[in-house]
Amino acid sequence: MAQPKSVTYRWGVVALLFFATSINYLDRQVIGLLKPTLENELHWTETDYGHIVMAFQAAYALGLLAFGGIIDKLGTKMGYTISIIFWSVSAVLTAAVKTTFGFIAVRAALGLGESGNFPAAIKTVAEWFPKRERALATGIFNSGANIGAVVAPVMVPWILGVYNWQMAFIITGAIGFVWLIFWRIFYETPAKHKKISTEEFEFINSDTSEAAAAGTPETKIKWLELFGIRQTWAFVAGKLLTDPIWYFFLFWLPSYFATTFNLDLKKPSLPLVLVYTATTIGSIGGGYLSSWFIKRGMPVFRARKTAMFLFALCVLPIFAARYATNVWQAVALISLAAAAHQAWSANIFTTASDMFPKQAVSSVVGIGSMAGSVGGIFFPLLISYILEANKEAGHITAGYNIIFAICACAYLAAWLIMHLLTPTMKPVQLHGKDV
Ligand SMILES: O=C[C@H](O)[C@@H](O)[C@@H](O)[C@H](O)C(=O)O
Repeated sequence: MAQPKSVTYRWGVVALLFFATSINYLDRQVIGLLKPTLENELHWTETDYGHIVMAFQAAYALGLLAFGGIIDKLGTKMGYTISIIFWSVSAVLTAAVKTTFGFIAVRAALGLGESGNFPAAIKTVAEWFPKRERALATGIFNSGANIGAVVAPVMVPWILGVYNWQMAFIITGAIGFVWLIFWRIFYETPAKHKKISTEEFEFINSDTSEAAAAGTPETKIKWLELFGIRQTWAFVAGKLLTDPIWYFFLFWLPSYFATTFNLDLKKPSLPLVLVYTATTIGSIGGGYLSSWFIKRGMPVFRARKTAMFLFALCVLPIFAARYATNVWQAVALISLAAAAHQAWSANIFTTASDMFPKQAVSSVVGIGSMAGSVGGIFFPLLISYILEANKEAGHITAGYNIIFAICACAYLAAWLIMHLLTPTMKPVQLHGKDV
């Protein structure tokens, strides 16, 4: 079916998802930038800070498991509303906290609330886009994560200079409520949306023949039974092995550049800006590629797998970062790998709605992302072990080289496991009964 010519609402919906994801990452990053200030004012030790970070991560992981199912039950409009109110209230409340325990509690609440974002966003994309456009839509909104990560280091020092750390939490946290107004006014699922043209509605549903084969919208899915399906495990394995690498890029690159190339982190840092800008291009380009393959007639599963395989290959050169003789060579290799992660991510997220009917998408994304977050809790333990050991031996850079080697292989390993579990990413059949 041809693209509808009239006003298209679905790209407006993607813009909403993009901003929600940017705000989500902005709210996560604020605390890291305030660390030195808060250490001074509240006399935190490294361990206190470690506990606060862990509280967020653990609650985020647990929340993903719960929120996925909740969003599938309540729908995207209500699910997103609850999630963003929860996380924005928690972010704002951080300003009122005075003890380490208080920080642990509000950061855990933030993690719980924030965990609704990706399951809700991926389900929204599945509701608003036919399969051939979904990866591109996902790539666009997913790039909001990088925007949040780039805006935070600019915005937080500015607020800190003009006001104080409390205002940094209040202002960034309150942005979520502004977003919520737009969401409540403009968002509805396509079936309930009053302004959407018949042309666009038909276009969105132009691949419902596949969806119909997978079950009627009324078909109930038992959450626990998702664990008995291979496709769930394929998604879980893919996220488990690759999300931790993303968290490594987010949280360790600054100190890698500082220790290996003497980068001064107190100044705005061009290498980091370049890496995160590359991830934006990766996310959108990665989603575009598989959508392009599908438009050229490739079956959906082959398009995703081909794209994911190519992106897994693009991570391999990071292995050569050990031979980099100047910072820009390292920036080039790491940017390629980080961009490839986001390109991979736009596609792996989309495989959930390729394989599962819309009413199970949030649950599956929640389960897989939970695995990724748990990996994101344990991988840093391995990273610090490797770095400590090498630091003692006087060559911390050698430690980073080992970690880069792990990054290089993770995506190909994930691809292979996903391939073995579900070679054709066969859509899960419901046949009008529970999975
Ligand atoms: O942009 C984000 C990354 O691609 C993805 O790996 C993460 O979004 C992760 O699933 C999360 O929940 O934060």
